[in-house]
Amino acid sequence: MKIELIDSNQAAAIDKYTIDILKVPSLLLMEEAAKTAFNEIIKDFKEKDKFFITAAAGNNGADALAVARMLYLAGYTNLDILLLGSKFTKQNETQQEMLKALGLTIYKDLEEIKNLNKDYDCIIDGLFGVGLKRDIEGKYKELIDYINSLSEPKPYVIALDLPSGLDASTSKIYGTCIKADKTICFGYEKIGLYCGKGPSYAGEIVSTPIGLNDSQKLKRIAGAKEGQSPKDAKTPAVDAKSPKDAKTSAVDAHTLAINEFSCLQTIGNIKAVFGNILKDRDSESEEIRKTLDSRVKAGNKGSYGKATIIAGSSGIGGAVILSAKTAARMGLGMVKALTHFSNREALLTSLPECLIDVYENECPIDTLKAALDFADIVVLGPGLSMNEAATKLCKDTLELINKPIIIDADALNIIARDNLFDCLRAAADRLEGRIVLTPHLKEMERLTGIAVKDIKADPVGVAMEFSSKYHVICCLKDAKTVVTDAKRAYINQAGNDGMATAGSGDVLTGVLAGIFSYKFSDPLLAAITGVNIHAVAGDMAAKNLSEEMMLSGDIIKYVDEALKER
Ligand SMILES: NC(=O)C1=CN([C@@H]2O[C@H](COP(=O)(O)OP(=O)(O)OC[C@H]3O[C@@H](n4cnc5c(N)ncnc54)[C@H](OP(=O)(O)O)[C@@H]3O)[C@@H](O)[C@H]2O)[C@@H](O)CC1
Ligand SMILES: Nc1ncnc2c1ncn2[C@@H]1O[C@H](COP(=O)(O)OP(=O)(O)O)[C@@H](O)[C@H]1O
Ligand SMILES: [K+]
Repeated sequence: MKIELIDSNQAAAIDKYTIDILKVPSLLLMEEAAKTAFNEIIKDFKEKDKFFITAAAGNNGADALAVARMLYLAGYTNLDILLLGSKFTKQNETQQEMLKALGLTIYKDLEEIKNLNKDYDCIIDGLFGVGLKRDIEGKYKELIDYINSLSEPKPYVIALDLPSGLDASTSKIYGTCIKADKTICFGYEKIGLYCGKGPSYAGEIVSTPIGLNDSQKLKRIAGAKEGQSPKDAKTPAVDAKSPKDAKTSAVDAHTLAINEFSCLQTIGNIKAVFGNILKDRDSESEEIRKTLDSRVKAGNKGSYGKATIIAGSSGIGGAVILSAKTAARMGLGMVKALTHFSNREALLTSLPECLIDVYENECPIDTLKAALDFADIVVLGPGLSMNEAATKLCKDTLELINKPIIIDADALNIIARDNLFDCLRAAADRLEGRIVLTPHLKEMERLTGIAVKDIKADPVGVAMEFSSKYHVICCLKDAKTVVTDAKRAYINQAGNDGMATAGSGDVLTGVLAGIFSYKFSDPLLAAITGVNIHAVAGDMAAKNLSEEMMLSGDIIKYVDEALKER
């Protein structure tokens, strides 16, 4: 399954569009959001359960107050409400008035809640949603840290829209963040929930449709159809009291429609990918299946693609074996390894089917040229080391390469250390997008100069910027790997901790080599398919062997099964 993700600007623009153009009153939208949250909450709790509801001054807080009212009216009367802040939104003030009219107390100080000395069954987090833009300090931080510290009995924590402290667009943590057991997300789901540290704060994510959360419908209503220019966006009808007002309102509405247009155009460009992408029923997965199914039946070993794996060094022998073995298991007709001579024996023993070219001190250019000519797809980097021979091999390959290439590990480190970015960019331009870089976070730090913690705070943004700068497909590897060609991004959700074991990345290069041997018209789809299949195979290995026991080599045993699940 794939879901479309949005950032905080898009969330605000969609709300604005719904309220200003489609004339849905804000309170009505909020009532809808609160009602869906309420319905989700009462599934797990009884009327006698004790609730602690937190709210701040914005509309996320207003949502929480509305949920409090609904719970109270439904008989969940054992609830305490804490409202922090002073510059309340109009909707927030209206929600407060409704609660006061019901005779409910609204506490303003955490100490008052502590003095009640209750063990809460459920805490509702309505402090901040998509409006959070700066570090959380003072009483807000104190409250969040207090909630996170509660244990024995630990209350169940439900965040409304986002766990407070998490940035909707990037997954940055603003100093502190609610550790939720469940997040009830309104309308479109937000990018930050699915990458970086987001998943570990969000807990289970439940999406509740409110207003317009179908991008096709939204684009249709906004007149923003695919391929249309913003100028063509339909100007919605506007109310006007005088001809002058009419003109101003029409201009405002049209400007708004155009602004929203650019926002709506980008919806769906960032997607979270769950489970096995091959099983989805959408047009992208149809295309992936069609491409994989196009493998001819009566071919010979030349028909099924040839890969050259440039990997391994005198000290590191396993990487080339793992990459080559995986490529062979992915159905490639022939796999050749170009490696240091010390790896020859081991490689032949574990993969007798492999063709092998070796070098001793330095790889002669003719040997490299022949290995590149042989291949339809090339892998460069696993276990290559960063010595002189590896550096020359890396530079020469970047200069010569004229077919799809997967660049990983030490090749990335050499590019970063020796500033080979011009060479990379030139290769990328020659290959028209069929160049894939697979850095993990540390390698990305070396490539970009951005510290790992900052990459982790915005993995999609960092990967997209890198991809745009060098015209490459970037697979930024982490627990939730981001795959992007700068215009679109996928965040892979499959995979498990058992894959955090030496060699898993080498296996990924072999999977990608296998996938790129098929004739994908869209290289980004090929890359996300490879990343996803690798993770699904990892999940199968973990299921059969346990996360602790599995080795990266075990993932190889399941790539074929993962591929066949379609
Ligand atoms: N529009 C609608 O009708 C609908 C909106 N919906 C809901 O609204 C949410 C968005 O609401 P929002 O835009 O009001 O922003 P929100 O997340 O409440 O945060 C802003 C508030 O927090 C404050 N604040 C921020 N940072 C802070 C900090 N570090 N430390 C302290 N304070 C800080 C900030 O204060 P200020 O910066 O103004 O001083 C302001 O008061 C959205 O996630 C969804 O839940 C749904 O009900 C659907 C209908
Ligand atoms: N916790 C995790 N959940 C899902 N996938 C993971 C997790 N940890 C690692 N992986 C995956 O395992 C692979 C590790 O690659 P890498 O760090 O290059 O390992 P190595 O260099 O040892 O081969 C990546 O594809 C990454 O996405
Ligand atoms: K929240």
